[in-house]
Amino acid sequence: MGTEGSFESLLRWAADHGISDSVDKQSSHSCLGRSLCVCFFPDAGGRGLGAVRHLTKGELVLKVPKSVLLTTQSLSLQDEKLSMALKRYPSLSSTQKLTFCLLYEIGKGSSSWWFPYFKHLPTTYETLATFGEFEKQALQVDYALWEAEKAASKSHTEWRGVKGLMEESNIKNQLQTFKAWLWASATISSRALYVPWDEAGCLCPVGDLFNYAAPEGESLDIMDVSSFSQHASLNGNITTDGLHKEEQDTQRALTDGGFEENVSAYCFYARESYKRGEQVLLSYGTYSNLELLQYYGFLLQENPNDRVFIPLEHEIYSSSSWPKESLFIHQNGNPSFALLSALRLWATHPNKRRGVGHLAYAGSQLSVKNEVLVMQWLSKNCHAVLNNLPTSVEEDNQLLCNICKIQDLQGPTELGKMLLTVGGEFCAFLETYGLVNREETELHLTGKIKRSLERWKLAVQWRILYKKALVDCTSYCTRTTCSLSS
Ligand SMILES: C[S@@+](CC[C@H](N)C(=O)[O-])C[C@H]1O[C@@H](n2cnc3c(N)ncnc32)[C@H](O)[C@@H]1O
Repeated sequence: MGTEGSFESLLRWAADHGISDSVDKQSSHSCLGRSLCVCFFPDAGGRGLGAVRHLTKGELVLKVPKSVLLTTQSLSLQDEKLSMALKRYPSLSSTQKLTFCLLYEIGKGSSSWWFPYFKHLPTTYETLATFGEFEKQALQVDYALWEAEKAASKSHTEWRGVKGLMEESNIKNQLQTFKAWLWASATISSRALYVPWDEAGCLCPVGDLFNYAAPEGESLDIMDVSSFSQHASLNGNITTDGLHKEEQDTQRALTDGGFEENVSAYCFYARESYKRGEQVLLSYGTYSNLELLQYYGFLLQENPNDRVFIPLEHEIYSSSSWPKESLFIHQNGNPSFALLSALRLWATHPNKRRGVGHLAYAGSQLSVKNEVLVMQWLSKNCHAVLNNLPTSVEEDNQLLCNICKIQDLQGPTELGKMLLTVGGEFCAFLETYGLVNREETELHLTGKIKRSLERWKLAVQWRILYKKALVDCTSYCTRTTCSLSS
């Protein structure tokens, strides 16, 4: 069941340094085997951790001592030169520091204490910041494109801010490039865990092999904590600045692991009971699909916390006090609590809004006429958005199917045949990657093209889910209107 063979050196190193999946004393050849093992789950995150026996909900399944956590602090304590260099750049953000520290430490090669851990880090990522122009455009929806632009330009600005420090520290030229920076920031973004002493979090060997499951239970809707917080790290959208006490408690309840001062270790607990062989998952926090793409480079076909947005007129925002981020449509097509409430108020005459405000904010319908107006407006606008997008859900599904087929192709002959049959957006892709008018012998998918196909696929999957939510929202509106008129 496990794929531990290639991990042997990492798991031995981890055991030697006190990482353990058991409360009993562990044999020294592996830190796993009593509760967990490394496995491959093709449909849910690839490499991950599986249960080697029945695990009971709430049970401690992995413990990683503080001494093994890679943080800016732990690296600086080991390396006086690094510590002095960082002091000369006090204005860098904690994430810039940790990203730099990771590259600096990797530059030490096999003499780094963390070398056995580094060897198993992914070589590429699919986070939004890594999307090229073609893949960004494939998202089609303005605000998603905007997020992708922002992510890339933020990475660029952060990299420029660290250039001086990189040059002074004499790290290898190839580790000073933007490409290396993107890799390191995606490593931090997708793998760092929250620690209370550093906003950037920590890298946690073995603990970062848990794949993600969205927090179960009701989607928090109005109290959706992720819209109040910034991404800081895995296992909790942890920047809690500005959160009220209740919101912080809600956040904590969403997590199933954390750093524990009393044992000075990162402890992970089973979020539910697992049968032997099942994948043990961790909730990193509450994320929409666009956020999952942005920080982690994947999305969920079924995400109870997904939120899709449509353009709203200024008057809709101004007629209520709901924050913009709360006015969204759920993945199942239902408008959010706040969106319904805001639309009900907006559809009320301005002179009458004060009088019915308490009802609207409590989530009540204001009148049949008002509700019908709201449904008509919502349905009309979902249709308008869908009609303005360049392709339909059906076309996107066909495209996705073709991308998957191309990803599965074996040789240039098959690829040549396939390329003759596909059209539309594929032509643009082929042109972007210079695959047009090639001799068959030259037709092969390079690593770069394969990575682009993967990102393109994610963009198409994202826009399909976006469009499906709007289609379902129009059905919701029709159903509601019908039930009101009957
Ligand atoms: C903390 S790592 C988890 C271990 C990772 N699979 C590995 O091989 O190292 C987080 C990354 O795993 C992948 N991942 C985690 N959960 C996933 C899921 N439910 N579906 C798809 N990919 C997932 C994403 O690439 C994400 O950035």
